[in-house]
Amino acid sequence: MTLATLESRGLTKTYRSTDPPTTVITGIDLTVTSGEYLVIMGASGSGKSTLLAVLSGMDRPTSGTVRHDGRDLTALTDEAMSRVRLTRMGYVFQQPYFLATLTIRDNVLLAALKAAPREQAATIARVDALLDRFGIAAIAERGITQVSGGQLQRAAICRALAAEPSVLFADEPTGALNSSMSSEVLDVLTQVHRDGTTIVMATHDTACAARADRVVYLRDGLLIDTLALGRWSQDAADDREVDLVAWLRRLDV
Ligand SMILES: Nc1ncnc2c1ncn2[C@@H]1O[C@H](COP(=O)(O)OP(=O)(O)OP(=O)(O)O)[C@@H](O)[C@H]1O
Repeated sequence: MTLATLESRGLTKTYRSTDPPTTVITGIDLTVTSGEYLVIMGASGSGKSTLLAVLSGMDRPTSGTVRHDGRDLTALTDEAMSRVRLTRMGYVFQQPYFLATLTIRDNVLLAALKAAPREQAATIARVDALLDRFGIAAIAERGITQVSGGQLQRAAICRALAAEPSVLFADEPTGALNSSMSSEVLDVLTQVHRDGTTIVMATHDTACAARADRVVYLRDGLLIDTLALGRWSQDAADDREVDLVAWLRRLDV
């Protein structure tokens, strides 16, 4: 049996701060299975970031439910939700939002130690292993202005993984990178996925989306279609991207 890590039913988000209120996502039913790599695509403003925020517990839906490992996130108190975010979810954004006064390593450690304050030695060992695995151990004692954008984003992925989350959420993780740094970061995410982490990512980038097991398309807040790509292999990279672009064309994107 394949385990559902995330399951949303009837997920709707309306921002009431606008006049009239803006309904951004409508009735989203989505199941993400354990170990899956899911990408959400859609035009700018279609609701990708909003969907990611609501699925990951960063924001609450106006209606509908999100279950994470069987637990209804929408029923949790704010405090319980923060704990789930800190210990069970990892986040990678377009910009890494690191503290300028700390080294790369200390930035990564900070979040991990907050998640598991009583397991200091194990956390430090895990963070050092992650920095090593993703090729940034040698620059880990540098400040954040002394490394490349690709290295910084790899550090952000280490930070997101340091508490061993069950799901890694990524919102345009390569959006601020040139193409060689972007493929560096995509290679890291592919390794993370192979290690067994579930990934849910929003992106415009077809090279990025071609790495996923499955791509869903959001139009005006509605999930309108799904493309199953299966497991990534470098040999099939070009064919996968061709299939993806053909699918997007059929959707009239
Ligand atoms: N806090 C908010 N209050 C009101 N409207 C909002 C708020 N946040 C987002 N929106 C609106 O919701 C819609 C969807 O935004 P969202 O950022 O989810 O889209 P997106 O698909 O991620 O866009 P992009 O690809 O440009 O990042 C947009 O029209 C946006 O203006």
